[in-house]
Amino acid sequence: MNAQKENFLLAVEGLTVSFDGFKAVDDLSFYLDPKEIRVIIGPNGAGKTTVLDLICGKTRATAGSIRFGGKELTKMKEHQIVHAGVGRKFQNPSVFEDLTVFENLEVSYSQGHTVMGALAFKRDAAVVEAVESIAETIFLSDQLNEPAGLLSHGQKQWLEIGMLLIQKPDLLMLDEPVAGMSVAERKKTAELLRVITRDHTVLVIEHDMQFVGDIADRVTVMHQGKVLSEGSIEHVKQDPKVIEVYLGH
Ligand SMILES: Nc1ncnc2c1ncn2[C@@H]1O[C@H](COP(=O)(O)OP(=O)(O)OP(=O)(O)O)[C@@H](O)[C@H]1O
Repeated sequence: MNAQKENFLLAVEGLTVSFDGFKAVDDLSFYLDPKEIRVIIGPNGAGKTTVLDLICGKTRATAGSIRFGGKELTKMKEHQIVHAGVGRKFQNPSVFEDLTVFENLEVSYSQGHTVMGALAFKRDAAVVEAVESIAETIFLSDQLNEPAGLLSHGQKQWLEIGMLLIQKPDLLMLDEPVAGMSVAERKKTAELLRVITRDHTVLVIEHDMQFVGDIADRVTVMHQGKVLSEGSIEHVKQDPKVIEVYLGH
């Protein structure tokens, strides 16, 4: 194995999954650098969501490897992968509507930490500090005591990102984070992702090309389970193969 490849945060190599003989992901390889923000784009059915399902252990690979910080994820269970530092947000927000913003973040914090009774007081102070800091990052400082059910769709998306962030994952995976958001909310989400990548690597699936251009370091274009093109947004936008199967439609 190429020694240089050990510097990647995530190395996906030869990844394949067959559903009844249909290869949804087919010999796929890509590499993420630490603190990079990568966007996967591609037509419907290209296999984008399945890639995230494979990385987080929801779907088992038929072949190939996913190495993350020296660990082989294809052999691990979902909760072990979360514990190893991979956070995944699905397309629809799944916050606890009856709990306040504070409580939603608090619950997530406790999931990411070992509870030690003897340190209860210190832990409480640490929780409050972590919750307040994350709330500020996700633009929800003024809503801390509101039930999450009263938030706008966009604010719920941010809260769910915050619920992942508070568990301090090294890799954050987001499936269409700006779907259903207003233009103003999309701009703020781009801002949020730029702040997040100071400390985390982010892998995003997105269709909104304006948003992709605003956030991506590099773009991977998928088609029929394979990488069709990869590079800067300018590079992939001008690639005739990408125009033919995706952008030209
Ligand atoms: N569990 C499964 N069993 C059978 N087929 C599946 C399964 N999961 C995904 N597929 C198929 O694999 C293909 C890729 O699906 P996937 O959802 O990954 O595409 P996508 O690129 O995310 O598309 P979209 O942009 O529409 O979300 C599709 O044809 C889908 O029907």
